[in-house]
Amino acid sequence: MSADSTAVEAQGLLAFWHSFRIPILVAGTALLIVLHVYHRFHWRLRVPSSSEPSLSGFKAWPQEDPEGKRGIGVSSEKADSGSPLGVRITNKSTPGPKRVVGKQQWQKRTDHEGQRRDAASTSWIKPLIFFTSLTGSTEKFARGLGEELRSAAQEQSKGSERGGILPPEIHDLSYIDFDEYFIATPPPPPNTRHVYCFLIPTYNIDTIINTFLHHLNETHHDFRIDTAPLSSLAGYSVFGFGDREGWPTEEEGFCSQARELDRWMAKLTGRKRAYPLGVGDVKSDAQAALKEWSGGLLDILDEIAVTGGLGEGVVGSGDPLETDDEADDDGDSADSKTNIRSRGKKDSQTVIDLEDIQATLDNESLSGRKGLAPLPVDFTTPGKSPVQSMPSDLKEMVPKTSPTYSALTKQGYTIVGSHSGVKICRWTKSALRGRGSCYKYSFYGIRSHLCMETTPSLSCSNKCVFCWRHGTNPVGTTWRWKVDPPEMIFQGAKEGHYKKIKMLRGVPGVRAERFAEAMRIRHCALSLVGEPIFYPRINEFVSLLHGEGISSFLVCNAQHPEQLAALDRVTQLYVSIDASNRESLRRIDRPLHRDFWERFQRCLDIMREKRLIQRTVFRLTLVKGFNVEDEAVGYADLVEKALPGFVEVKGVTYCGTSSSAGAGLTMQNVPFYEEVAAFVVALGHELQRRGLKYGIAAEHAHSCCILIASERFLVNGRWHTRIDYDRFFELLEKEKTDGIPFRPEDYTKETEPWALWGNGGFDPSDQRVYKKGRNKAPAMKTDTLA
Ligand SMILES: Cc1cc2nc3c(=O)[nH]c(=O)nc-3n(C[C@H](O)[C@H](O)[C@H](O)COP(=O)(O)O)c2cc1C
Ligand code: SF4
Repeated sequence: MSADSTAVEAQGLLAFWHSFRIPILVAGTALLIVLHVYHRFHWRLRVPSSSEPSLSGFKAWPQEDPEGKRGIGVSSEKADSGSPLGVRITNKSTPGPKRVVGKQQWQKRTDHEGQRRDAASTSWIKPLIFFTSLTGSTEKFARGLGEELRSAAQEQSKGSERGGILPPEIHDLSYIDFDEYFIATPPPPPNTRHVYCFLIPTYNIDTIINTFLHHLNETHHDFRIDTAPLSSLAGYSVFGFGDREGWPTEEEGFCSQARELDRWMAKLTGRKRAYPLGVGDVKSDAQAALKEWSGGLLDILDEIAVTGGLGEGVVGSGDPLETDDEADDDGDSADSKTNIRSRGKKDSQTVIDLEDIQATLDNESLSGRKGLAPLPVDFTTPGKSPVQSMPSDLKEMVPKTSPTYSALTKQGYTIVGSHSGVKICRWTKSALRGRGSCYKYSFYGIRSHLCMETTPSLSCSNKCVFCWRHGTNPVGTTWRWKVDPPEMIFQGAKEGHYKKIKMLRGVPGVRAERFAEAMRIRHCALSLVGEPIFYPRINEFVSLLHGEGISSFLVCNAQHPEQLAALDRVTQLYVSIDASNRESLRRIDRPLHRDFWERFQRCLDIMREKRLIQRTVFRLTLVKGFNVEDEAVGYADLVEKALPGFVEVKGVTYCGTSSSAGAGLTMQNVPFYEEVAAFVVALGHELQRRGLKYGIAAEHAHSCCILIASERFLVNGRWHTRIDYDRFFELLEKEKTDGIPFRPEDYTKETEPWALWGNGGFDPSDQRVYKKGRNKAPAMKTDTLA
């Protein structure tokens, strides 16, 4: 092709473009718009399948939630009872969020995982009817209720194999062992839960009902037992009989014991009141009222069988939202709160300890004592006689009219004078029944039914997270209250103790000979609550104990070095060692003293000096997550510093109070015995590594407690951790009269073989009572020291 012909073609094309360029441009633009629109529309319509990877990296929207847990799905007209929310979810696949339509149905309880699990698997309800009757009318009603429930059970068993009500059991409270039903619940048959039904008359005289209520009270307040040990029940309900002729109103005592029972059961079950308390006047409406109550109860039993729970938010459901006064009954409102409120603080919710208003009081005192607050007495200053320097118009620490007084008495304390307390310990009752003493029997030979637990000072300078005093005690760093004479405290404590022992005589299983022995106190544990050496006349008090041949175990919190140094000889002296370092101690003990760590260290120095004249003990309370992990080395440092005769290591007991919960303490913080044992072994190895002569001597697996002892108490290869009490008093007398001092090694006794490390620590002459369904295998030691 020539150059001329190419030029002609180009000219032709150019002429064509000039002639048709506008239609070409319009058509091209239109085509582009069509393509763009098509593209966008196509993507909108496209729904990726679940298996197809999406470009954006998100997974495709699920078509169906197999567990029905997510609130997604297409609406349907009919609710599906298989779904927890009563929601039916169809298979229709639709892009975008699904809508939920359906009505809320009876829900399975969701507040506790355990309960939800129970609900899923439980379909049978077994009612246990408890009654007591003196003149026979309540028994008649109880049998009638039994018949009613039995026929309901029969009726149901015709139609259903999936669950329902089982025939009831009837128990007369006068003939059963309370421990079997009211410390823990008896194990139910498979897929079954118990409901406790009570028919209870009221008597204003001493009957088995008093013993029963006292038992519930004790169980609830015992720091060794969960505060709600009956929470595995599906529910409970109480019906009371009374006589309106003699006791016309509630205030005048109509059905008062049924009311009290209802309150205790609410606490012990974690508020599982299945149906509200019913009451009937035996001379008028009892029959009709009972019929109405049993009808309602039957409905609820049905519902529990179907839904597995009591339902949420309904009256009497036992839901935590229920607004009765049971929480307050625990006395969680310390008097310090009341004091603050009465002092006109704006924020009534603020909890401020007495200590925190110390500055205010001090100022007022200095400026003419305007507020009439008592002068704080610094009895910590050595050389001063605190008693003499105290003003005479001081206030009482726990006046009878104070909320603290009623809170403590409700918890079972007998308040002695204005600042002391005494309480019967659970082990005392256990020993009276021949069911075993506390760990102090295994380690030191203290028989629990001969032991009085008391304190001459309900006040303390710490707010330990695991304290079981329910936040009811006054706290402070200085004594600024009226001081009761030691003779009066001693007398009052003994009277209170003996009175409580006497109340136990009707308890099933109490051994006559032990009951007689218990009427002579042989030991005193100055450890109840508060800080015994806070009491300015503690030495006189201890000397009164010794004067009557009562041995003294005194536990202090290592915060009052001067008082500790000034303390006369006791049979065994303890310091609580709740942590191995400053930060842990601050977190656990929540001390009020700013120089708590320095005070703590000084107390250890004093313990080191005292170890040569008396038995000294470190008491370690292990709280998982607070003071266990990696702290064995730290504890070994403390042992090395004070060289105590003994180190008692104990797992914390969860008391379930709001104060412990507020400190972040839960059941998860309670170590298993194996964990305590592993810690003890680690600590023992660390002590040996440092050349300190200690060994693991004894154990009381029953209460999760193990004893490390100095080899000063290892005689001819045998542990001598027990105390020869007769010898102690002999030596004490000699010391007093002739001035001959003695050493801890002078009053020891050989440890019983059953108490030695590895043997469990339960006295074979006592009767070991296992709760039904609990593991009977003795706890195994995990290791031994070489
Ligand atoms: C000595 C005595 C004291 C009583 N005290 C009260 C009372 O404080 N409050 C009350 O509501 N009923 C009281 N009652 C009435 C009984 O609770 C009532 O009669 C009941 O139904 C007795 O039941 P029982 O016979 O099955 O044991 C008392 C009855 C007696 C005999
Ligand atoms: S030593 Fe303590 S636990 Fe043991 S019986 Fe005495 S008060 Fe109770």
